[in-house]
Amino acid sequence: MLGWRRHRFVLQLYFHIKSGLTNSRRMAGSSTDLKTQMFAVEPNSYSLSPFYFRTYNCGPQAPSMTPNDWPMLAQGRLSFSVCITKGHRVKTARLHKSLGQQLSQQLPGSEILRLISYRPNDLHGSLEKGFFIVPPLCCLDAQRRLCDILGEYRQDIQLCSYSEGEEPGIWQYLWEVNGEAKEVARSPVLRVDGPMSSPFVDSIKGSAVFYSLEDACSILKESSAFIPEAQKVLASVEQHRVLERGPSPIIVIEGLDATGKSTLTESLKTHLEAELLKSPPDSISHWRTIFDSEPSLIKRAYYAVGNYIGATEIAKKSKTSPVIVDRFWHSTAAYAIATEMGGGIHNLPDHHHDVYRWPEDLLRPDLVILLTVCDEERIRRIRKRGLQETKEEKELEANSMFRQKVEEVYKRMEDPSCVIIDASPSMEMVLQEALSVIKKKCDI
Ligand SMILES: Nc1ncnc2c1ncn2[C@@H]1O[C@H](COP(=O)(O)OP(=O)(O)O)[C@@H](O)[C@H]1O
Ligand SMILES: Nc1ccn([C@@H]2O[C@H](COP(=O)(O)OP(=O)(O)O)[C@@H](O)[C@H]2O)c(=O)n1
Repeated sequence: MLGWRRHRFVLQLYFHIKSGLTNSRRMAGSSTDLKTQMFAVEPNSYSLSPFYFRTYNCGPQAPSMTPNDWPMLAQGRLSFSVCITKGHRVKTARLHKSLGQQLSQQLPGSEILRLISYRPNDLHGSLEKGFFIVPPLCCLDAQRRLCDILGEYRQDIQLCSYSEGEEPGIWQYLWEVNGEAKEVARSPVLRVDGPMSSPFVDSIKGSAVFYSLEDACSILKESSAFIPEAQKVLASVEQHRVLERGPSPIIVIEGLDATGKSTLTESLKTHLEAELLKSPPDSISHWRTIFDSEPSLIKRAYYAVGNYIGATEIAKKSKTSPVIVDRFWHSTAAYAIATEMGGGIHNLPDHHHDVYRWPEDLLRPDLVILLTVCDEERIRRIRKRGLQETKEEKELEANSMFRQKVEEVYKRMEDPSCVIIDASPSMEMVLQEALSVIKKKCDI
């Protein structure tokens, strides 16, 4: 137990290390050429920022790092990176998910951190996802255990270890995993400052948030070989031709689980004699559990496409009556961005970043209302309702920071942005407030 606490402390130290300490060494690293392979690791803690490192060729000016720069390697310790090498993106995403699950199950006590490797001049072309693994101090056979797990993935992974070398500095050792691990290359590594534009943000565009129907459909097409339901969802897109919308207002109600969306949408339906629709629509919502268990690439593509399928029905109904929609694009984007971006709120893309924009080809509602309630009240409502929660909703309940991140992303969404309503008062008061906002913003 003591060892584990100490290990966490060392790891925190590693993330917190002040740039002043390493400035002279980092200077050499900050002239990173754009073709260099960079590594970025996301800490598990919400208060910390990602750290970056790269390999370099030895030379007379080569700076040398010590465990003061990488304190997690103090006392002769080892850490590891495993990257899934680039390939068919759906297959790669599924491998990444199953490897992540195996690592957490079979290396108890290890820190399993998210890692990406990329070249700054070609982020999307070179991006590989993986894990940075820090075994506990007491685990002496970590490499052997890791190799046992990696055996079945050996064609698709790149395994590296990090430690102090015989020569000065911290070294990266590249291993070939084939029954047992064989060292095939080594190079010194250097911690560097993070780039201006976070590669984690850039990597979610097109892999967790899709800004066109075509992009999202292409993932489902590629998934069809593994998931028959993906083909059925695509067939549903084809049945739904995009229609011109009608003159009646389209109002979306958003918010975390149990903020009162269903309650409010039902009341609005009655008061406004409106049609009530939801996203994903009924025609594909019975496949949700299948897609929810897939990697985010596939799961988010399913929800994104669901919005487009739903949009056809919304457009059609708006010809004859107001339409109330229970969750739409903002939900799809907010949950995806909050899940994919590690760390706390400070790690989210800045306000006005283009990840918060509405897809050009998706029907735009006239008004989006975001319901908010404090954590305690929301959890009281979940317990009172007692319905089955999705895995993600359970995580939301357990993890207040994640909840805050989702809500913060909702608030940063633009064009249309959300009108926030405090949903803590009684149902009647929330309804009256919503009706007043609708009256002000929509022609009703
Ligand atoms: N304004 C409110 N005050 C108290 N309880 C509410 C209020 N609005 C909804 N509830 C209750 O909270 C629970 C969750 O509401 P629900 O409408 O199902 O939320 P959501 O659709 O956002 O998940 C339900 O049991 C509902 O009766
Ligand atoms: N338009 C939508 C709707 C839901 N979702 C996903 O579905 C989850 C919530 O759906 P839900 O049906 O459990 O929510 P409630 O309507 O129960 O509040 C979110 O966590 C999102 O991941 C989405 O991505 N896009």
